[in-house]
Amino acid sequence: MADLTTQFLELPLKNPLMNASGVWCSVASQLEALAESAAGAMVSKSCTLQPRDGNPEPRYRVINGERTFGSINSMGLPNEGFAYYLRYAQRHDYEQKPLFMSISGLTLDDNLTMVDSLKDAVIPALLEVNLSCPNVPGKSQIGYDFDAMDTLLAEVSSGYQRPFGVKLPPYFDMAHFDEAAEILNRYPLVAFVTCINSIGNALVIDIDSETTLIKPKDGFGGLGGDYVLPTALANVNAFYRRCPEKTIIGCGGVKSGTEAFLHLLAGATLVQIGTSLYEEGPGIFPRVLDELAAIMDDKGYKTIADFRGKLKTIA
Ligand SMILES: O=C1NC(=O)NC(C(=O)O)N1
Repeated sequence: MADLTTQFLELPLKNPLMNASGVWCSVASQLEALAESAAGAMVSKSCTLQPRDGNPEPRYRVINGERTFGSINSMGLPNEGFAYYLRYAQRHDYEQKPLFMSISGLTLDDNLTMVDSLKDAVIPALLEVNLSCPNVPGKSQIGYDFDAMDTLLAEVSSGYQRPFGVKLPPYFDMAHFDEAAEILNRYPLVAFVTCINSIGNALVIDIDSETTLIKPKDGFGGLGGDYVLPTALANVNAFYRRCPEKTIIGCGGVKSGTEAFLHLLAGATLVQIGTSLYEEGPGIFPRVLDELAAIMDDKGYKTIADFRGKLKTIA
């Protein structure tokens, strides 16, 4: 039987699966359900310094044809505010599983204020700085502004003085992979990179009503699910190749053991589940783990180390 245990920054984990930030992690009851679930780790909703209502509804929709192809969302960072998630992080049982805390400050100062408070809290929560929310009207994604990303990483590194990670938007150009990786590699405290956030500003239209599916931003929102898997795998592998000192967390298009296996093969150490977790709930974790173990058994892999990052290319 395949061994699904793994490590993340020397932390032992029961398995490589976790939620994607924003899904099943906005309030304490959801966080407690994740803590009790079969997930190997978990992350809280990207928070802002103050609580936010987020964008008007409808702001999340699955995209269905003869089956569900994915999701579109423009939540707009609805969250209970940093202090709420810090309080949860202070009572989390870290022996049960690692907890990541995601922050997405509306300004550099807000990010630095949250980073300082998290540092002063002296808890083993892992910091994931979200550089890629596409849904706050009027705010562009820091991950697409390389100067702003450089400045933020410099400021967080000097303020936090401990290993942390970043949640990146998808990139679609080799020069952008190169430039983003070159910036990340200047910051040794950036210990992990989570690829990808949703593919921003897609537009899904209902043909019967001739109307957008979601309300905010004239229907423009972040795409998740099957649609984003090839882009997610490309970003995982691009940063795996370019940032050998850093750990990659894969996110995007995971709905079964197959996609989890592909993310690991492409170089991910952990694998996050978003859209499918939103639709299926935390019961997805044991299902995907069983499917992953079956694939490993079929292929004769005993541990994740036997195949992780060993994607073959055609000579
Ligand atoms: O970073 C984010 N990515 C998304 O796709 N949606 C959420 C949000 O809108 O809050 N944030």
